[in-house]
Amino acid sequence: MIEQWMHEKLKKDIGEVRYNHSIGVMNTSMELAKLYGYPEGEAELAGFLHDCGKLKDKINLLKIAKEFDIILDNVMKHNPELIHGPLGEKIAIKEYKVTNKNVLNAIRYHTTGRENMSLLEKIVYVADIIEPGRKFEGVDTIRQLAYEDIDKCLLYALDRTIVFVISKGKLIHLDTIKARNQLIILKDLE
Ligand SMILES: Nc1ncnc2c1ncn2[C@@H]1O[C@H](COP(=O)(O)OP(=O)(O)O)[C@@H](O)[C@H]1O
Repeated sequence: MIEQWMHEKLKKDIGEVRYNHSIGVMNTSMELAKLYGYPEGEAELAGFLHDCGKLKDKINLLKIAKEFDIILDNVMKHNPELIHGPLGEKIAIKEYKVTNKNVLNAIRYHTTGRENMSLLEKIVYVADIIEPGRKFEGVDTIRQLAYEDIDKCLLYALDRTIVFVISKGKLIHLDTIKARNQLIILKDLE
């Protein structure tokens, strides 16, 4: 169970809409954890806090990243929206007193993914996309896949993200490419 003060703080920090999305991600993460045999408590906390770095008050993300000693790569410098992952990890440690490394990594990598993702990282990445509040063309296909095969779902979701980011003319984070390549190589080895 997430403590009440955390609910209040998160709602205040990221706003009601994102907070409601976070509750959706928390519930979906717990469902997926149950299905795939992962500790539900970790999934609950990681899902709940995944966007804790998406601060509502428009702040200078580059400046705040510096204050939190986050080393930014070139893609993050060009697309500061991506900073909320690593920033979320730092805020989870400092302000929500999270120490569990699995939870912290799931928060950190929930937008980009990465090579060698843990089961919890996969769960939160996928839950972020399929939680009940998400309504976009094709979401039902991804939802169904999530409950059948998490790796297939992750690959599908990574592909979709890459296509989306390309359509916006933005840089793609290298961790996303690496995550996708690894899943395809593993699939070919099967
Ligand atoms: N792998 C990626 N590489 C580069 N940019 C990305 C990547 N994934 C997402 N983004 C960018 O970051 C933005 C925020 O992503 P995200 O937090 O997942 O979106 P949402 O607000 O829907 O939860 C996206 O709109 C996109 O512009």
